[in-house]
Amino acid sequence: MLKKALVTIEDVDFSYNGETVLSGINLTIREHDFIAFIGPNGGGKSTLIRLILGLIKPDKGKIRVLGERPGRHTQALGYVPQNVHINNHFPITALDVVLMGCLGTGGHFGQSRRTRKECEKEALATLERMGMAEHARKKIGELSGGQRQRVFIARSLMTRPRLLLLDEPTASIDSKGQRDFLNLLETLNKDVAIVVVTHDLFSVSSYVKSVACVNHGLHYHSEEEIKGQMLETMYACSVEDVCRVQVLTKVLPGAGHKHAGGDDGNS
Ligand SMILES: Nc1ncnc2c1ncn2[C@@H]1O[C@H](COP(=O)(O)OP(=O)(O)OP(=O)(O)O)[C@@H](O)[C@H]1O
Repeated sequence: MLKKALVTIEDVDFSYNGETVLSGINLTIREHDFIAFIGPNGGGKSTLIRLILGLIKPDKGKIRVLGERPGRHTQALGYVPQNVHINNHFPITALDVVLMGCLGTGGHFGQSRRTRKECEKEALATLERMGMAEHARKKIGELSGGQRQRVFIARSLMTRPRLLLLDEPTASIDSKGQRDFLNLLETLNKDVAIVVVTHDLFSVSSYVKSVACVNHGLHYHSEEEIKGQMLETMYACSVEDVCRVQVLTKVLPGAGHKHAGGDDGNS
């Protein structure tokens, strides 16, 4: 049986100042999905994330988040942007950053209906879940790029989202750190659907369940295709410059011609 749809995108076009960036986009993100958005620079990956968040509106087509217009269910979506700039000298601890995720629009801790004490308990538990318990009281500027990334994800988890949107979360992490981080995401994925924007399909391919190649249009590859039949369609959407096709040939043998789509609404 198909899992519940969290986000549906139907025939969406989007342009900045009259310049088309995305065209004819169809995608359904379901509970427990773990999708990689891949594609070349400027292909429209971050724009697609912004559309899902409701930060920008499509020129044409329909987007629904839990059945409603984007922006209605802000708590259901956890978002960590591509570059989180933070002043290294700002006197704020990792725990303080995570606690910010508890702040509701109706006042301090109001929307979440949790007291500060309850929030602090949950923030500490979330940091522990992210392998960051020992760093909770450290200043955010004292943490490494990878550790900070975990703190920002912990913050986004404080609203108990159904879907996490992570824009290039592994960009500043070394390969060992990336594996640990992806293992962590795999664990989180038991409770929350995840979209991860990445240029490194090779690193994520054994973790994600499907791949959406975003290059003005969108090609969707299901779990079965990642295991064997996606190279041809990857060439079709011109991502060979960002995907290590030589390496993928070894990891993902048996490239074929099948395009995904059909009954799950993705194409
Ligand atoms: N605010 C903006 N105003 C005008 N054009 C924009 C804006 N943001 C992005 N663009 C353009 O839209 C296109 C898609 O950008 P987007 O950031 O979505 O791509 P991306 O796939 O995330 O790229 P990258 O992999 O380099 O991060 C690019 O041509 C970019 O220059």
